[in-house]
Amino acid sequence: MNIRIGMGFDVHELEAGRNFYLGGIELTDAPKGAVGHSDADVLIHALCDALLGAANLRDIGYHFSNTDNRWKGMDSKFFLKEVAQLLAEKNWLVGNVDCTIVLEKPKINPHIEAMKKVLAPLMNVEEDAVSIKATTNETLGYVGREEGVCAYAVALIYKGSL
Ligand SMILES: Nc1ccn([C@@H]2O[C@H](COP(=O)(O)O)[C@@H](O)[C@H]2O)c(=O)n1
Ligand SMILES: C[C@@]1(CO)OP(=O)(O)OP(=O)(O)OC[C@H]1O
Repeated sequence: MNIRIGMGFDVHELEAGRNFYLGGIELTDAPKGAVGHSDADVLIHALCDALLGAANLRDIGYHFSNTDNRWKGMDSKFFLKEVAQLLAEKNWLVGNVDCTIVLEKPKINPHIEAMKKVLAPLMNVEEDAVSIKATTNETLGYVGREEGVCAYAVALIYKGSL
């Protein structure tokens, strides 16, 4: 049996007057949105790095450079689908992923089911294999000051059967 794990982490700055894309959906109840070269979906970026790390395939910026105009404003769901394809080419299947978003506002709990519905098919897994959690940073640091959002992800991948 061939099983690997990987971890991912990403941070994006928050700015008023921007749309906030997170976990493959738009949060329309957010006071600020994330800034990046792409749509700045910090959860998907952390997930991509967890999956790539598990397969020892470098990281998201290695495959999709933030200086490449092709990815400017890109919907990050594209990156996750491509990452899943890179893994599939090496016969890796996704077992499960677990993520934590660190964000003061808005509350993420009401959005989690919608995120899982969007993300699971991009990784060719059931929704039950996608866990998403959230915590505030208790008003401390850049997240606490609502200057940024970050996300952590871990992924288990396997070849053959589990
Ligand atoms: N952006 C967030 C942050 C937190 N939650 C939920 O609230 C719970 C309490 O958060 P604390 O940071 O005070 O521990 C947390 O466990 C989440 O269930 C959220 O939905 N969205
Ligand atoms: C996604 C990419 C590429 O558009 O850019 P950003 O949206 O800036 O995101 P980040 O997580 O900083 O880096 C990864 C980049 O490859």
